[in-house]
Amino acid sequence: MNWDDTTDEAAGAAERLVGPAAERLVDSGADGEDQAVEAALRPKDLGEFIGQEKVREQLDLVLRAARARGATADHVLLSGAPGLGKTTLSMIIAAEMGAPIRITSGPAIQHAGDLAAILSSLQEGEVLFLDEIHRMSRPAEEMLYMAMEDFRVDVIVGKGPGATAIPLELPPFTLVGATTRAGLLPPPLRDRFGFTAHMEFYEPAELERVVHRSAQLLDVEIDPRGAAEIAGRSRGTPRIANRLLRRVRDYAQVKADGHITQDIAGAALAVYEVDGRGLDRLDRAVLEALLKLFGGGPVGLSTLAVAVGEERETVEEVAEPFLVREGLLARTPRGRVATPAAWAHLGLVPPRQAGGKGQQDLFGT
Ligand SMILES: Nc1ncnc2c1ncn2[C@@H]1O[C@H](COP(=O)(O)OP(=O)(O)OP(=O)(O)O)[C@@H](O)[C@H]1O
Repeated sequence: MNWDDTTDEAAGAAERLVGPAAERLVDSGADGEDQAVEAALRPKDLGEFIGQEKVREQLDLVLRAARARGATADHVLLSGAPGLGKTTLSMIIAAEMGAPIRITSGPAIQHAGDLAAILSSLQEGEVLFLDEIHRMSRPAEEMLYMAMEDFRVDVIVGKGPGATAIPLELPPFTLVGATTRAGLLPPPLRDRFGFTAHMEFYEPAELERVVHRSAQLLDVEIDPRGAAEIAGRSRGTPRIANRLLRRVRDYAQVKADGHITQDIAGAALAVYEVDGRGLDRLDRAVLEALLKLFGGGPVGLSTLAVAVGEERETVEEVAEPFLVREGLLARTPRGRVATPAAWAHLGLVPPRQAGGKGQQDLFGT
């Protein structure tokens, strides 16, 4: 049975969301506290950067070869979810090239003139980090094509028939573009990057190393099981691992002697309602509604959102991507459906399917 006929498409990025989603401990975007602490926790060179082996190996070759030629490195496009280390890598690229870095973002460049001002003030070899490059305005994007390829821009002076294009030579520079959605980049822009890397979510063992490294920098004592406990709840994302570590550190200081063990980490994260698999209150509310109110689905997105008292966009863009990635929820043409793993995770038993098309058909169980 279909509970409503809402069809849906995961559209729009979580970064646009305000309200509860932005305040979650397991949100992968950076909050004010993160920004302050992240500077201290960022790896400074490729050797310190944990995980992403292929990306590191390839980038190392690109940078070494450019250095050996005495040339500016090729333009680099980094794609991947928030908090996986794109900004960190761009800073490493600049450091490895011994070059300064300028940081800006797509939404900050609304007019071609904004971009022309930045480009014309770059020094030779400088790295320009353009975050959320998919959100740049169209005229700026077109100016960027020429700047990337020919190190030149045409500055338009005047309006209408009297307008003239004045060519402006630029020093060679390296553009590092970052995007959460490589598929949204127009092919002419994508094609102008000499090196493109997709950043994957991190394995638990890699996140353990992130936690140990950050704990050392923050002067926090942690044992291996404590680090594993935090890593396992960090949703494959170093930023979340670092944030959970800080909250567990608080708990360890207040409730114990400051040393983080597995029990302390588990108890601290229970206080913050982050469960053993990294699901928080919102994720579990969505799953619980799906299982307990709708028998595991299929149920339409709007109905599910009303049931948990959240906006449709919050459920779709904030909770669902992780639930889908974890194999707990499936988006089917007939609506949202819980997987057998979802029943197991919440310790519930799926109802017997009474003939017809039920979950057994959808999952072959
Ligand atoms: N490979 C890594 N090794 C160690 N720490 C890392 C790694 N990647 C990311 N981090 C840590 O995670 C934090 C977030 O990384 P960063 O800001 O580079 O992510 P991002 O992908 O640029 O996120 P956004 O898309 O939101 O800008 C940084 O403080 C950094 O310390």
